[in-house]
Amino acid sequence: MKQLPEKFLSRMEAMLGEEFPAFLQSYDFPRKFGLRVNTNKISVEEFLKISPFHLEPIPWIDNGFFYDENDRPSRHPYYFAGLYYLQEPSAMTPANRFSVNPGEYVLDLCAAPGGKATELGAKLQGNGFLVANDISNSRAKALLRNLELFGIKNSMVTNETPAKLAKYFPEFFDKILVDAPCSGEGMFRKDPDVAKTWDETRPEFFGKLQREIATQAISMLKPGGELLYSTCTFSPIENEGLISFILENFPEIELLTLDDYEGFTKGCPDWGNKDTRLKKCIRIFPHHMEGEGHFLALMKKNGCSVSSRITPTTKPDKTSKKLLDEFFKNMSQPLDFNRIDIRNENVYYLPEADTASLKGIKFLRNGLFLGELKKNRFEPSQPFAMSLQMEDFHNIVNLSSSDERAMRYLKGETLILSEAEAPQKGWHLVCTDGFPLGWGKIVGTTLKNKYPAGWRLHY
Ligand SMILES: C[S@@+](CC[C@H](N)C(=O)[O-])C[C@H]1O[C@@H](n2cnc3c(N)ncnc32)[C@H](O)[C@@H]1O
Repeated sequence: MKQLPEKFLSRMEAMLGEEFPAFLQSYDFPRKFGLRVNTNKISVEEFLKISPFHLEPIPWIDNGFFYDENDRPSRHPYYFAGLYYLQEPSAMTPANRFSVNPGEYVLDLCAAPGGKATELGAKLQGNGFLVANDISNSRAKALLRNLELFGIKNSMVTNETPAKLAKYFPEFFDKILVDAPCSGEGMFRKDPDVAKTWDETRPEFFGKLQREIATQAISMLKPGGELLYSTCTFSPIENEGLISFILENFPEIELLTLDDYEGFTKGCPDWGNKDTRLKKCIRIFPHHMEGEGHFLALMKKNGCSVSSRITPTTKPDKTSKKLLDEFFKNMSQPLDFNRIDIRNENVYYLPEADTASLKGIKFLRNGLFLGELKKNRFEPSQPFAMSLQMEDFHNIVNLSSSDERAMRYLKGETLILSEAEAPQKGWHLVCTDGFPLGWGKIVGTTLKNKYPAGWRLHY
């Protein structure tokens, strides 16, 4: 059995009573690996037709599958086409159970590295606005990369404290996910190092932090909006205790019922302030289902909804417009020039939301980075390629995922094409089995590789 902190075990024994032996035994079972299909790019049915992996449905997640670790899906071209995210199965639950609809304004307040933000973004299907925030700059960079890989274009990645964000977004969002920093007790099996750094003061420390974060989140939620709070820990103070704090201090907040699954366990009122409404929370225990420990609570802010909608942004000048037109004539869908924003030669496609008043906020990205204006030309970006469907661009090089050139492209190599594959010169969208991987430029029958250095494979 894995080495687990004694004080953690004695508290769990007191919490679980006769279930404790089964809970302990679950640490002898291997962890499960999960793959979640990016429905922003492909339907589950279509993905299953082309998937080369051994997959088994995760029964409580409609687009989630257990995979066999030996299949190594992180090394397949489809991973680089952003067709899926690899995520521990329980960790898929909060974004899965959160009803997010196209057109809504959504905040993921503690979002890095993006396991849940990628799913929330996929649910928006290109309509609405996702703000994905993390307080850590290095983690926010990983978050940006994952959202780019997923092709989420209507998003903003910020690197702020919740208090600062709250100043900019009062009662702004329809949906807010707080996947809170926590003592991580649910991750001891998946990641034994978390157990090594745990001590009994951690739940108290995180409980205080979570109360601050939740308070700011509630202030950013529109009346009528919904808040989903989740952790990957078992400690009462960070779960039912935190929800008790919210119910006691924010009378406008109501607890809602989450879509059930037979393996879920109801929240326990005795682990909070004894309010029976706490039964609406969900606990995931590893001895009841094939996933690590988690906690979820869905809440609604009562009151009337106010609108906070769109205003136009700055427009490109004549020269830039000409260069952009030159490139975008190869797109099947015209761009909305009202949403183009140019900063220091960098061209962005802004989300359909009023972000004009956000001066002073620290963000890594606002909207989709389309590319750079160079002297006499426009160079498209990698995130732009990832946001496209193959049909969106006229000039295509489509390589089979079993063609060794697909992996060579991902390593940054120049490729030689047949004449039939290279009827046109210039910018081409390089795809694998119809899914964009990045850009290349054809000269004769040579494909110059434009896959960015920082994205390339090194094995
Ligand atoms: C549980 S992790 C989030 C995981 C992420 N939602 C996912 O699914 O990939 C919690 C995150 O909260 C961030 N964090 C820590 N303190 C914070 C604070 N005071 N405000 C906002 N975020 C914070 C951490 O940097 C960390 O990335």
